Amino acid sequence: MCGIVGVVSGAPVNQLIYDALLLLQHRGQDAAGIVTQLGRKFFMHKAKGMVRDVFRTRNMRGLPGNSGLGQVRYPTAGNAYNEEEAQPFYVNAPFGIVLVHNGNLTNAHALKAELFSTDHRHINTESDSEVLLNVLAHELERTTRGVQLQVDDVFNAVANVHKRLRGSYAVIALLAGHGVLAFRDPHGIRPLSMGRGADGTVMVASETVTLEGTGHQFERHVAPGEAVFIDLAGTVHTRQCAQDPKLQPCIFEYVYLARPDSMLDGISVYQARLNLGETLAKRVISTVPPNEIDVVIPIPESSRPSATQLAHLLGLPYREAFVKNRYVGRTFIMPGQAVRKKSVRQKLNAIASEFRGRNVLLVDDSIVRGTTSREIVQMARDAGAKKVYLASAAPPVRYPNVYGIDMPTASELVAHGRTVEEVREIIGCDALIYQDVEGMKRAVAAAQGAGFTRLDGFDASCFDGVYVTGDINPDDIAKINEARIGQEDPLDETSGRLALPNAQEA
Ligand SMILES: O=P(O)(O)OC[C@H]1O[C@H](OP(=O)(O)OP(=O)(O)O)[C@H](O)[C@@H]1O
Ligand SMILES: NC(=O)CC[C@H](N)C(=O)O
Ligand SMILES: [Mg+2]
Repeated sequence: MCGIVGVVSGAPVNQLIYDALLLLQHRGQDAAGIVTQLGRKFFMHKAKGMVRDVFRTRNMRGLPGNSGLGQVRYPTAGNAYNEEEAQPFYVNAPFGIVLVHNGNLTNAHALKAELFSTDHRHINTESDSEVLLNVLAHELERTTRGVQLQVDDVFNAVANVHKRLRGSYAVIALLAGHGVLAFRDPHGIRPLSMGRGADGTVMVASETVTLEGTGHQFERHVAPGEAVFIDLAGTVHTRQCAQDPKLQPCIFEYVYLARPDSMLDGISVYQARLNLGETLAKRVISTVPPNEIDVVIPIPESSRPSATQLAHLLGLPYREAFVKNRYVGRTFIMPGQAVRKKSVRQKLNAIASEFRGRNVLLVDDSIVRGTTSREIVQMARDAGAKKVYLASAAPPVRYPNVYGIDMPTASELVAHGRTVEEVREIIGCDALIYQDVEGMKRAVAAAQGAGFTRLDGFDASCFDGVYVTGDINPDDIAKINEARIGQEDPLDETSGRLALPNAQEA
């Protein structure tokens, strides 16, 4: 998952896109980029790092114009340390296109070969998003009939793009001199919503928090398979471009990825997390009698809503006994296991008095590699806890994710091929309680609210091994894994310097 935003306005958009990217920072910490358009000319600045580090005043001054787009990147193809894989990507023909992408193509490998041999296009990075841009460019070239681009040409091109791409993609592209195009894969795996400002500015963004936080009124979610074209006058054109669209959004967005104050496809992330806490509470009762638990402690940040609800239902005190260093980013989306492991200790510290002599129930939203839980259980013991129980608001993560979450290999997942008891032993807690898959799906689906129109199910592949695009085989997973090259930064490994994504270059 990455964060993407696109804007058409009657006023300069550089600051607006910057502000939007700050509100999407939790979706990607490794690189950030903005493109604006003045006349037919694009202005781009992109680099590795967090939004605040990438954009200095001088960079902002170099981004004029009333339309543009931006992205924060969490790599799932290629490598976090490659500056040239930062987005947006650019091609000069037809018209001039820049593109940002959230998701992951599962047939990038085959498409790359096809682009070279059939379409005679050159791909210069390992990023699947560059492949996607070139497929779109090729299809736009084919569908544009006259000298001038028509809206129908754009939609016909997207319909062809859907036929060629596999995997997940929420996309925003800027077509030079024409407008902003946004579309979503036919399963709607990654989120995309749109809204409007009082001045007529139209914004498309990964999460509704971005719209709200920049003063835009949420209008609706982009439907799976749908394309939206906003011309430079701000008129919105839409068309369903997929043949059999189904809404099966990634359930991990609700569990961990998205901000709790966002609505994704009309489902409240916050309410989903409360509901997950509620169903988890029932499972806790059947494993550990509540009178054997003295206190419920969340593992900040993402587990808080689930943990509060769970504590409330069990009638137990809720204590924020792990303090989070707010200057350390999210651990899970950092590239490389060594960096992740080190940053758990840098990020969280225990208040010993809340642990000493007590039986504690720690609650996390999910256990993926087990990096956080192993450290945190040990920290609770070091702080003097008598018994340490651990509950996860999500079921065991047992299968690789191929749709834009960086866990392409089964072997790195602590629960892959292991029983709950075996995982408990590895993590070192006295009891381990997991959510079950059906309970999770019901809890999230029950959080429907404003903007909800339909739901055909969820992509819960990392929990149940069912891939909604239906075409994932071990060979694809191996290729996606190969594409995810060089995750560890050797410099950080040997130097031992603080390897936070926003660490300044020496
Ligand atoms: O089992 P693991 O591989 O450690 O992954 C799971 C952990 O990673 C995430 O936290 P993260 O620190 O990324 O973000 P948060 O502050 O939003 O909870 C998630 O909330 C879990 O705590
Ligand atoms: N997480 C994502 O959405 C990643 C986008 C794209 N696959 C990349 O690696 O840059
Ligand atoms: Mg966490």
